[in-house]
Amino acid sequence: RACNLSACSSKLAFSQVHPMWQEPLAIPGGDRQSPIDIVVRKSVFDPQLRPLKVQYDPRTCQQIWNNGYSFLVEYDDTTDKSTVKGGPLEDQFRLCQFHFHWGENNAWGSEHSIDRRLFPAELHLVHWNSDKYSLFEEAVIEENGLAVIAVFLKIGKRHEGLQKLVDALPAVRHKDSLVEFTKFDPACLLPENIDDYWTYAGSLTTPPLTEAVTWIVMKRHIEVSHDQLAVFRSLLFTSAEEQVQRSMVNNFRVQQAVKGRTVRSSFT
Ligand SMILES: NS(=O)(=O)/N=C1/NCCS1
Ligand SMILES: [Zn+2]
Repeated sequence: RACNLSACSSKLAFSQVHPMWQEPLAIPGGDRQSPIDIVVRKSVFDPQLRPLKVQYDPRTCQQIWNNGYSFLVEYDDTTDKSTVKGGPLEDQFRLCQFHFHWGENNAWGSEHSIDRRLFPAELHLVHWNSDKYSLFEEAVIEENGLAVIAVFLKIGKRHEGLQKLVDALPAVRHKDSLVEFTKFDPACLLPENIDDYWTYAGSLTTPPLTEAVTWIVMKRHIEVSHDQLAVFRSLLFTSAEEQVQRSMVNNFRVQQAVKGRTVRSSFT
């Protein structure tokens, strides 16, 4: 079993133009929505933030599938084999999947931005609080239920670790396609230094948009090649049966109001 979007993805119509889907105008009482622009000079250094402790076991990697928003690499989250703790987190969180958001070109694509700087893509490693809950679907509605690590992608040298994933993408070109995908260590997608990050209380950026996420946004980016990102853009939002095929690009949510929230930094 691995967490997946189908449990909570609602049938939202895609609009033809940005943003990628016709989202509800505002989440009722939404005062901690994501993504946001991180204004560095307004972030507050918190010396009590500890280093993140990430422990991933590649043997928990199970499959990759196209859910019509992004492609998800799903992990077996029935045990505490792949976890994150420390940093801003009070509890231990279990990895259930990772996915990306990207643009139609290299000028934009990330969901968060740093002083308005957008990146061509953004990785999300999704974890749920296994100290307090027993399923992702339970944790997803709790204010301390989820922790998502975000890593920006920049165009540069080829990312050797990513290539195994890139090579599997043609097999999940269409919405609802799925293939077995094993022995992938997501730690290879983290920057060398994971001690420098921003953290804030936010929400999921795709349905169910619940305000359950402790965001951990890495200061350091990783590099992928232009050709690797081009394969992301070869994916489709649409299923094989649909008449009109639409490229999976610009699958990011519009940025949301900060509404008085404080973004803390683990570094000065
Ligand atoms: N992009 S995101 O990670 O904030 N959104 C999600 N929705 C359901 C699982 S992860
Ligand atoms: Zn995401």
